[in-house]
Amino acid sequence: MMEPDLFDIERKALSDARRALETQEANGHRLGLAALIGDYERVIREMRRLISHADRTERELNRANQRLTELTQTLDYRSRHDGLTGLLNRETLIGQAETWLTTKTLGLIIVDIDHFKQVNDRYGHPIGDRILIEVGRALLAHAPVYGGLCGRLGGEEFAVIVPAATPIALMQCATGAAVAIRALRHDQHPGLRVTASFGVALAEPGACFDRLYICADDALYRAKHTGRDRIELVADCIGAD
Ligand SMILES: Nc1nc2c(ncn2[C@@H]2O[C@H](COP(=O)(O)OP(=O)(O)OP(=O)(O)O)[C@@H](O)[C@H]2O)c(=O)[nH]1
Repeated sequence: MMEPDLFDIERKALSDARRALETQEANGHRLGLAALIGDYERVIREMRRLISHADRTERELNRANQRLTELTQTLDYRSRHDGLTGLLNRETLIGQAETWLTTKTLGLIIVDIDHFKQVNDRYGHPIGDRILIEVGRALLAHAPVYGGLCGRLGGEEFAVIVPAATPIALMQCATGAAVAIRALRHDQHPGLRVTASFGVALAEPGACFDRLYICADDALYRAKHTGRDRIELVADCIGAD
């Protein structure tokens, strides 16, 4: 036997009520029962209104939920990336470097654009920003080839981290990026030339990341002070403490 649906029950209840009304009409009680039927119909109308309101609310909640998920993803992306270049930001890159270094040999390349202040002063900040984006792209074109990640440490300073790296692979990666940076050109400023200096160092699994960073930074300092547009490699691999 089929289950009666909601409307069958309503219809039966109303026809019962109407029959009772006719019986009561004969007995002079019409008004009381008619009011009851009216109430019943109002309750049904209200139920329908509430159901459609609940459907609308559910759809709105689903939309709000979807928007919240998108916002969370956007916030998560922004918290991990540099707003200008789209590369990983300093915290994310260093966090990943520290994680890798617990179990793997890690190569670190610090890249600093040469005389970047002059680029800003001569060509303006928006062109400086353009150069930062293009240097980021040049690094991004090379780091993944060696299984590395790149990020912007801040200002005109970038870094590439390469797990399980060898000195040869690190030097190849840095050389490829240096060539790409040297080749950058700007249509409106044909005289604009960009170079960068590189400090490269390698550490054994379990070594302290801060020591690796200091060594690569020292190498960068030497590259800057021996003429710029150069790559300086720290010869010894930094050992675990
Ligand atoms: N356009 C632009 N400039 C920036 C940004 N962040 C930092 N800078 C500029 O980068 C320049 C860095 O200058 P310095 O630290 O003197 O270094 P440099 O001129 O590159 O000189 P060397 O590193 O010694 O070769 C400063 O002029 C900063 O204003 C940025 O997001 N956009």
